[in-house]
Amino acid sequence: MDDGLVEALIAHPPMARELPAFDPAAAPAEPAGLFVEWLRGALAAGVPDAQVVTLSTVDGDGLPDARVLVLRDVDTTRAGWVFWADADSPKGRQLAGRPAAAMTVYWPALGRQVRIRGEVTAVAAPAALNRSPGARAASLVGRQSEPLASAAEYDAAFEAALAADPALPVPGHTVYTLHADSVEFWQGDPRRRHVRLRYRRGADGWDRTLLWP
Ligand SMILES: Cc1cc2nc3c(=O)[nH]c(=O)nc-3n(C[C@H](O)[C@H](O)[C@H](O)COP(=O)(O)O)c2cc1C
Repeated sequence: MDDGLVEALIAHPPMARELPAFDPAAAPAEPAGLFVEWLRGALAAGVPDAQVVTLSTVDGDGLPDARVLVLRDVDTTRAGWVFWADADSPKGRQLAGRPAAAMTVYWPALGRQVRIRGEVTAVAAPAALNRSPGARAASLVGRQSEPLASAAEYDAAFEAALAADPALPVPGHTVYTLHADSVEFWQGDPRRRHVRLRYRRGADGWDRTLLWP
């Protein structure tokens, strides 16, 4: 137990500020457009790293795993959430074994959470994918999440990768798309009158349901 932690948390309650209203009756018929509207709202409100999301996967033992990564695009026509990762990383191997995931994002300034679940597809990233030299070098180094003996070992590998021909594709670098079956929008309220709206993919489009908060 950490002395005073409970009191410090109570002194800083979450969502104790004015938050936007969300009228589910005015929500669009499909979720991806609403997600983009909320994401743009978070960017406009100055939420730092508003495109950083949590991706949860399942490992070979059926146990959950999660990490944050950068959301790269949203396909509003087919309700696809796009991210990039190394196929040879733990998450890449987990997605190969069980190609399904949950994505979660919370934008504190707006008190808004979105939860997305569905199947995941993968295609090898083209060499021309728009990336900074540093990001490209970090991917080329590879071995993500393996134990590292020293910082110097990484620095040497990173410098060598920076010198590599940028026209060559990065092995393992992969564009993943999470195809949503379910998307839930959660609007927090400082008085705890939260609003939840869940979209589920049905045979003829999206079903919308209000959920008890
Ligand atoms: C702000 C932030 C952005 C990140 N973006 C990515 C990303 O776009 N792709 C990625 O593979 N890892 C990204 N990471 C690193 C992951 O969180 C994770 O540490 C790494 O991918 C290894 O995960 P794994 O062992 O589950 O495969 C990011 C981390 C942070 C803190």
